[in-house]
Amino acid sequence: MSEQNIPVIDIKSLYGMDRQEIARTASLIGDACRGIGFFYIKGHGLSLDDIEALFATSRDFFALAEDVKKQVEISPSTGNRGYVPMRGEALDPSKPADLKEAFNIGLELAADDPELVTGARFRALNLWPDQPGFRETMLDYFETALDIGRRLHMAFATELGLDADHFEDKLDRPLATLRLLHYPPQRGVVEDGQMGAGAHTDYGCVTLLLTDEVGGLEVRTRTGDWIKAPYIPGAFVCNIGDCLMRWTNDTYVSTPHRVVSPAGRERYSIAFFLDPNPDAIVECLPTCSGPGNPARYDPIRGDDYLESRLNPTYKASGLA
Ligand SMILES: O=C(O)CCC(=O)C(=O)O
Ligand SMILES: [Fe+2]
Repeated sequence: MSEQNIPVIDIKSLYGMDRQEIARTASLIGDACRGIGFFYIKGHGLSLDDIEALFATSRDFFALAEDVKKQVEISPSTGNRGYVPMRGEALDPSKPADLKEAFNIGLELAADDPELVTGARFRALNLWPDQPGFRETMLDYFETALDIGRRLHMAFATELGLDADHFEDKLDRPLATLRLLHYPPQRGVVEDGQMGAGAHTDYGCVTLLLTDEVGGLEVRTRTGDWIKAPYIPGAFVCNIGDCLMRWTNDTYVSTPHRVVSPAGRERYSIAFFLDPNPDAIVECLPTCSGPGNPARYDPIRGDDYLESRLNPTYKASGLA
């Protein structure tokens, strides 16, 4: 398969029991993960109507007055949850801040959750704006996206020669983030090098992304060319993040990507970043090393890894 193309993979076999079909899908996914690090998925069960309802919820949220959104603003104590105002982060810290605003939720926790009570890192209550139906829509989608992410990990494990359920107990209380993104139309002076989202790799294991029809996502191939990742109605764009690249001893590739700010057009996207459980040990998988291919990285806990990656992103703003 050419590394220059982002394949479209139907994952419906991952919802069934046919081992041969599952292995076939897993192999297509594995090829993409070892090659360009990006793939589209369809056959995931989320309908176009479901997706449109999500985007409607997102548009309504970002249309709220700035002071209303700031009532749920992210801060160092909100566990990477809440509203990130315009220019609140720079995904490429060497460039001017990103022209976007965002809203994050994480795993929904009960007020008496032991990790919450003991102040574990990245554990906090989700913040909810005063918007009818918002909480239900977001939590519902969080569950759906997590389910898809776990099925993808079943495919990864199968393709890597591990037990299909290898990642299951490492993803049952994950450091996952569901993030609504809004890129406003560019107006006035845009600083040199400023993007909707600067070039970066994602930090977690896998990212599931829904975009609108505006376009703007670009992916850097191994040969250094930037190619467009076009909008495909109803499909997710998925990509491997740095944590899974490390876990697989660089067998799977986390590929740089960016969002070019749309000229004169508003853009919305919805990302689900799946990071492992905080106490999952990310260490070279047993099938990913061998003679001549030793483990390249020290073992690290999931939460330590995420922390090491999130800090520089927000540094400029002091938001989290
Ligand atoms: O908005 C997009 O299309 C992609 C955003 C992205 O890559 C990210 O937030 O990590
Ligand atoms: Fe990204």
